[in-house]
Amino acid sequence: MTQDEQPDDYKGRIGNLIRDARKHRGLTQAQLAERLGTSQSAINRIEKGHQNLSLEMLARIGTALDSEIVALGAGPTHLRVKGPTTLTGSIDVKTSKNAGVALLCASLLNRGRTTLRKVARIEEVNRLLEVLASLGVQTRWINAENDLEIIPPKELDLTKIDEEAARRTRSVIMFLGPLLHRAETFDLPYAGGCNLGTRTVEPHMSALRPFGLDVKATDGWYHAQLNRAIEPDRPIVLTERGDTVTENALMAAALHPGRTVIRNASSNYMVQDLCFYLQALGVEVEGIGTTTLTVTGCESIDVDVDYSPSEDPIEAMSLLAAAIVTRSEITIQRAPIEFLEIELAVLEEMGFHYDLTEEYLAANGRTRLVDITTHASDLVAPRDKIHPMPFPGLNIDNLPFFAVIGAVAHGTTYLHDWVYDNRAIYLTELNKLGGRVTLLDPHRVQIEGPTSWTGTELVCPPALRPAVVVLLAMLASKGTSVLRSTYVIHRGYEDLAERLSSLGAEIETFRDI
Ligand SMILES: CC(=O)N[C@H]1[C@@H](OP(=O)(O)OP(=O)(O)OC[C@H]2O[C@@H](n3ccc(=O)[nH]c3=O)[C@H](O)[C@@H]2O)O[C@H](CO)[C@@H](O)[C@@H]1O
Ligand SMILES: C=C(OP(=O)(O)O)C(=O)O
Repeated sequence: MTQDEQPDDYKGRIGNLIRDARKHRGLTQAQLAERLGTSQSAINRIEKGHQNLSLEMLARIGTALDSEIVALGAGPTHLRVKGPTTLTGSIDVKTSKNAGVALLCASLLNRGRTTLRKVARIEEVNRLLEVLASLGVQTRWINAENDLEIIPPKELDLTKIDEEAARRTRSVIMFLGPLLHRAETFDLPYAGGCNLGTRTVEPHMSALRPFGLDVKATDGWYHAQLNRAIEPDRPIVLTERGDTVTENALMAAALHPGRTVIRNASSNYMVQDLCFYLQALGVEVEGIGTTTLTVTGCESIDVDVDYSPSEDPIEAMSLLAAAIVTRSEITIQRAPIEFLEIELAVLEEMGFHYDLTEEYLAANGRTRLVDITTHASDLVAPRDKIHPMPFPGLNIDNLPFFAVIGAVAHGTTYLHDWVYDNRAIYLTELNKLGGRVTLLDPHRVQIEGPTSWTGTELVCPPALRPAVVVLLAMLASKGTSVLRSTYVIHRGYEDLAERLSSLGAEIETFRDI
């Protein structure tokens, strides 16, 4: 409670937070009431701020909604944003979350020491480090540059897996590929992560079955069983061109002596980084950047290897969106241009002005980078709907940024998020800041622009990109905004608030009490 706030206002704010958290979980008042053993009218009173709440009741509501409504000390962090802001200066794009997590999983293929350079220091990586530590893997940040050393033990202790950490990420599913070379049977907890609706695991199972892996899913666990007599005897055709499924197939193939052909493979940025790392381990990989990968695996891998994952195209897109929404001139350094070309082409059609430097190579010696300088531009809505596709399409994770960009453009923008059942809905949070976003169905969004943004207080949507989209709109909003419970942003971005502040944004991080 701030000093000049009346006690009743405070009840109203808590009521709003509870209502927002309930809606994020997709629950009706009656469903929440049932979880708490109370009546729907009591929930209605609570949400309207007409009810005194005990701390115990608040804690129970928090548990029922899987959201910390109030917390002491080490509770969730929140952001206070003062806007509108104009950003200036230069910022470096960090290495990608998705390569980071793939490489951490892939390090299990190597019995020697893996050193990964400039790894993004984000919560998703932290969770995987906890899981690795629980298996007996030694990991340590070796310097202030975020270089990370990984030394696996002779034998992994798969019975001691840190279940809580594992359940907080989806990336743990990428342990299947490397672990099938380490054990005859093992169990992994169901993968978690952002709340984006159901995400399939079947393509992973069918990609790994040719390596003798059989997985039964019961009681929240995948029970894996290996039959070493089974080996791939023909090309593995992925049923979906997914990124992590391609990575699982690659990791399984890396320790399968002989040639494995993977068709309908993703050629996306994190897959390319994984291929470059496998090559550094001595695995032969042909077809990098295409949808057919041919892998000649090794009997065993025991090398000390040093690899530098490349820069994150999704972070680069986030920074582009930050500049566009705030009408700022900034330079985004180290942007992986190959994975941003379609996004920039669409933005150019919308009237966005920018300059690019000559290309230069990332530290991995393979990925092409540029610096992008943005200019304040008057945008118009794109003529056609924006529709992501597996690479080389417009990146699936970049789609949400077009919601906030569409909101500042003149006209009507349509987005089609065919991939996730439960992501587009969070874009309607922009309406609380003055946006005019309509959910046409769970996958299609209509956005009217331009928008006159006004600051407000809201809880982070439980999905990484929509949460950042809301934060970016707050930078452009008049007055003070509060974004609560920002763990989901830290899952995928290192020090985003601090780095935006270094460009002139007024963002303060705080905790309750
Ligand atoms: C750690 C990591 O690298 N995560 C990325 C990876 O997750 P990941 O590889 O885990 O993505 P999923 O396998 O969950 O795919 C996302 C959704 O798209 C569907 N699907 C995917 C491919 C396809 O050809 N057809 C199809 O229908 C899947 O059924 C699923 O519902 O890819 C996603 C889609 O690019 C990105 O959002 C994630 O950031
Ligand atoms: C959906 C995303 O990632 P993950 O696969 O880690 O949930 C994302 O990065 O936007």
